[in-house]
Amino acid sequence: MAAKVSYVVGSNVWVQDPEEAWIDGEIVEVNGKDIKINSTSGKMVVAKPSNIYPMDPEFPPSGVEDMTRLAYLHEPGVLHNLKCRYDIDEIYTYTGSILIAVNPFQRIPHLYASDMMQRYKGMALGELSPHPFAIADSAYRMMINEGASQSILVSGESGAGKTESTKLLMQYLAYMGGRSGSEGRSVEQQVLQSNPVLEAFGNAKTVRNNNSSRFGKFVELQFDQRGRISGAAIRSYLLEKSRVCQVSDPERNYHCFYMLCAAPKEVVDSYKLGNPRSFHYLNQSNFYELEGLDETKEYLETRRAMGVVGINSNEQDAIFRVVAAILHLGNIEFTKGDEVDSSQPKDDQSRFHLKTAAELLMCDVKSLEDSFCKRVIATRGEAITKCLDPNSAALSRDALAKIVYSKLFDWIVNKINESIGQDPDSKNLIGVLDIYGFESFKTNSFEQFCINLTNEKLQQHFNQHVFKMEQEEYTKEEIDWSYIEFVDNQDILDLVEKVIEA
Ligand SMILES: Nc1ncnc2c1ncn2[C@@H]1O[C@H](COP(=O)(O)OP(=O)(O)OP(=O)(O)O)[C@@H](O)[C@H]1O
Repeated sequence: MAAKVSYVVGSNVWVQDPEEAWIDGEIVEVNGKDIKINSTSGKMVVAKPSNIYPMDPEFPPSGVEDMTRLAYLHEPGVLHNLKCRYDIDEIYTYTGSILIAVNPFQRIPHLYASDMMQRYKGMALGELSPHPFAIADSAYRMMINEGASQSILVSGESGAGKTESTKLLMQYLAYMGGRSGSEGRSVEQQVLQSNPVLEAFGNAKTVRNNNSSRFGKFVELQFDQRGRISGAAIRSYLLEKSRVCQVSDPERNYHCFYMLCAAPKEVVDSYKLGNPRSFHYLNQSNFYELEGLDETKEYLETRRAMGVVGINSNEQDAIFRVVAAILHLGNIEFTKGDEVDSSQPKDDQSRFHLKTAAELLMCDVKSLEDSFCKRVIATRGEAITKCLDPNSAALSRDALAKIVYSKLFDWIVNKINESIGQDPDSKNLIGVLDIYGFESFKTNSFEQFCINLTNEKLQQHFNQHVFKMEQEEYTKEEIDWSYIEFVDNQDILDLVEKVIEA
């Protein structure tokens, strides 16, 4: 809770530097509303009281595990605590029952040692160091003890580490709810192996993250009377379709395209593929390889994981046939046709890609060409066919590639769900929500707008539960407390949602 402070000469404080960073120092002079601070780096700063925050003189050098124990809960205090812990490889910190994870961008082996799940089993939150396993354990125990379904919300901006945290949560829940000694395709193994499959088709390299999820995911684990996983359902939201045909430096298209181009030679030959640099949907950006990633191995691993989640070999071939077809579609270029404002494939190369795409999609080549170069307008009683110019034909081609890819993704999610199976008699559920993180680029598309709006909605849900409802409860119970300031984004939501409603 925030404590009342007075600014006196000699006390240590945080002050916001004009460059937006927080610096610490000692108050050396108080002149009305101007406070002079000598920072530890030797810089003299004059600031107003509203920009100055008190520092806890008893703050331990390695920080505190739970930030509710901070003498002053303010932005510089929170950031300083997270930094102190991060410096000693402690990337997890609690704020009450909320776990904050700071992305280390490197493996920290001691955090995920083989005995770690065993250690967290049945331990109350806070007894051991903060960890996603503790959060998952707490949700699991609450479900068992109170007989109530639980949900875990994973939130943060793009690249913050949500997907990695989600995987750890699911790993722990699979450990707790798994059947010991079960082999083959158990529900929990299928749930865990759904991750590499969905990442292959729904993740891509972005400016912020080499493995950015370009879809939202809600995993619902179903448990029986005895607390064992009896079924699961994966729901996906809003796959970013535009990426299929449009990639800008230094990003990449979805991983599956690159891994297929690096598949064993007989596979690549059978789909008439080759170097990713020769495909329009991949070569709009100069990024092809990801550091430390062997695409051939990824291809084989993805196929293995597909097998575990119940996608058989024929279905796997069909999936990759569609992926290959999309690459060929992207290489069909159009030129002016014989009639006014009409179009046709540009040359033999384009005709080759058109024919290959038709073969792979198992459709008639002429019908495929017509679907790009012509538009059928249905009027009452008759259908009028209109020719399209080369630009419009290319747009139709891209539209087809996007819709086919998004249907393929939905099909994969459905197939995984069918294969894992639902338990209609399940007693309780634990849901884990992992959505794409907040993004802000120089130019933001409509998809970024939707992603960010979703994040604002989640932030409001968080505000509701963590601040508004808690504080209302304190007021109702007449508990002596001091109000915690927080940025309420309800206005932003009202603005956007009311406009959408209108
Ligand atoms: N706990 C961790 N330990 C080691 N590396 C991590 C950890 N968390 C994240 N990373 C690294 O950071 C990268 C980005 O993390 P992640 O994909 O989980 O971010 P995200 O928040 O899900 O991003 P997006 O919203 O873009 O999908 C990971 O690919 C991994 O390299």
